Amino acid sequence: MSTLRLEHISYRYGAKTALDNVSFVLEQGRFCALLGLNGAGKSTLFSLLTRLLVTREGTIHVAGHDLAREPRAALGKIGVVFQQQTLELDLSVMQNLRYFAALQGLSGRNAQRSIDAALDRLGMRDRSGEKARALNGGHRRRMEIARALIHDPQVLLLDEATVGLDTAARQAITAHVHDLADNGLLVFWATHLVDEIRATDDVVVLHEGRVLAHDDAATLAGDGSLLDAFIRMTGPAPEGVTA
Ligand SMILES: Nc1ncnc2c1ncn2[C@@H]1O[C@H](COP(=O)(O)OP(=O)(O)OP(=O)(O)O)[C@@H](O)[C@H]1O
Repeated sequence: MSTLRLEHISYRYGAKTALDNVSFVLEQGRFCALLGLNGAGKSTLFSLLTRLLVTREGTIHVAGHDLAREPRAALGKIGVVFQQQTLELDLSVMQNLRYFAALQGLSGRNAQRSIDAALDRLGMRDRSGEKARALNGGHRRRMEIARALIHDPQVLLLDEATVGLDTAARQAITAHVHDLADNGLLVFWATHLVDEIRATDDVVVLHEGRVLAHDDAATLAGDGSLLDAFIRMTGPAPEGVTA
């Protein structure tokens, strides 16, 4: 069964069309990159998936639930890591996670089990007593990913999750998230950085609100690199886009 199905999604900010008839289907256990330059429509798409924005044009199904008709059921299947950091810096890792678990309606032993499992998946259990403020950028991000997994979602959305991290932290986060996909999660990863994508990953290329391509990275790259293929589709690479 498809985990995420978008059919004919369009969205406008006044006269500006941000998404134009976007359709694709993603399956569980996959790492899918939403690859697009600044302004491609990635954040708008994530806002629609999390119902921060609503559109009447098109439908979104999450694990079989129609997001417009069954929002609670559909959103319950999604974990989100936003571009901007959203931690309580003066709380410990564990306090942050317990607070979020409570917001999700989890408490007591169930909550603790879910929190411990999420921390283990991100290799963060031994840091759980530390204040979020004491963690470096990469560990804060890992903690946000652990938090997004507490309610056991089927889809993990990450919007430019490595922005501001150094190379080592970027590689560590990218590897962790690929592991999560290998273990059965659908990871949907918005990025403009081609080097975060592996040959076997799915790639949806979004440009000026339209899907230009959807295939695995190796097929899109063909005989060349994914960056070359991306540039051919979207025009010259701006600063910061690397192979
Ligand atoms: N509130 C808004 N009002 C008007 N236009 C907007 C608004 N938000 C986004 N846009 C426009 O919609 C288009 C898509 O923007 P969006 O932020 O979704 O792209 P993005 O791929 O996430 O880019 P970035 O990485 O820069 O956030 C852009 O042309 C942007 O200028």
